[in-house]
Amino acid sequence: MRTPDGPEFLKGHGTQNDFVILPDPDGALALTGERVRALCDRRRGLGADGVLRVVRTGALPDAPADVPADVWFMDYRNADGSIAEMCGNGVRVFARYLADAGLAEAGELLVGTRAGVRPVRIREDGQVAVDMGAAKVFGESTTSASGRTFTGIAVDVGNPHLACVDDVELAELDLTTRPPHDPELFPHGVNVEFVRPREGDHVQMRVYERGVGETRSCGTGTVAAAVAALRAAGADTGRRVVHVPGGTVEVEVTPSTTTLTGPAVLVARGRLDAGWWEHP
Ligand SMILES: N[C@@H](CCC[C@H](N)C(=O)O)C(=O)O
Repeated sequence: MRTPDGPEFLKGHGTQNDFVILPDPDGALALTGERVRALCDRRRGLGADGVLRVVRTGALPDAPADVPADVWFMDYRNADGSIAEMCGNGVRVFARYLADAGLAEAGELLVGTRAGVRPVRIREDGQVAVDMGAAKVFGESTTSASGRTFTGIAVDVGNPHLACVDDVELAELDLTTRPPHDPELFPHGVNVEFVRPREGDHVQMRVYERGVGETRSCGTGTVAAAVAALRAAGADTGRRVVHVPGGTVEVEVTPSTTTLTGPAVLVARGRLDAGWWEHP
């Protein structure tokens, strides 16, 4: 017997990097890998690149010690069920949900993540700006796609990235399979960005995400891409407008931090079927 009174959900996206949002203030949901994979499956579930569970930090037994208990925590999962430290598009969508649900004042708010607390500002024009913290460059490495080798820099944006700046025609890259990486430099896997400089401060990017595959955008990836593009132009700081298949975001890099600004959209809300949730 199927009943529609399972957990509440919402669907949202940031530059078409899409998420299932699960409001779970008291941490009561058993969010297993199997349930995440089923939710994200585009045929047997709702379909998404990842899941954002909305939980009070104090209700999460393994919450990072540096996130205050009363801050809303973005418990992020990739579509394959794995946990990731941070999600730049997700954190904007998460903030949009908090404001929309009346759980936080629109304007300035804080979001807890496994990479630490992220200050977020919901602007009057609807764009959402996130202080993503300092992006740390920790090496250089190579990958390959479509039979070509690419060199890039390793960037820690809370989660790991390999950002490769190259003049390649991005539309011609085959990203249906995972680009290889150096497991010594990236022991927990990596998100790989292919970045092509365009006119002025514009760059174009495609990404293969750890735990997902190619997505239409990756917020942390755009920060890594901006850092790599600035370096390729001989600068450590500055601004880059990053065009991804799903839209456009803006990244500002200063000596002490990085800011990611872009859209955040809530698309739908409803309830999961209780029987499906039990046996997805
Ligand atoms: N799409 C996200 C990044 C999600 C996590 C990533 N796949 C990882 O495993 O590190 C973003 O917008 O940053």
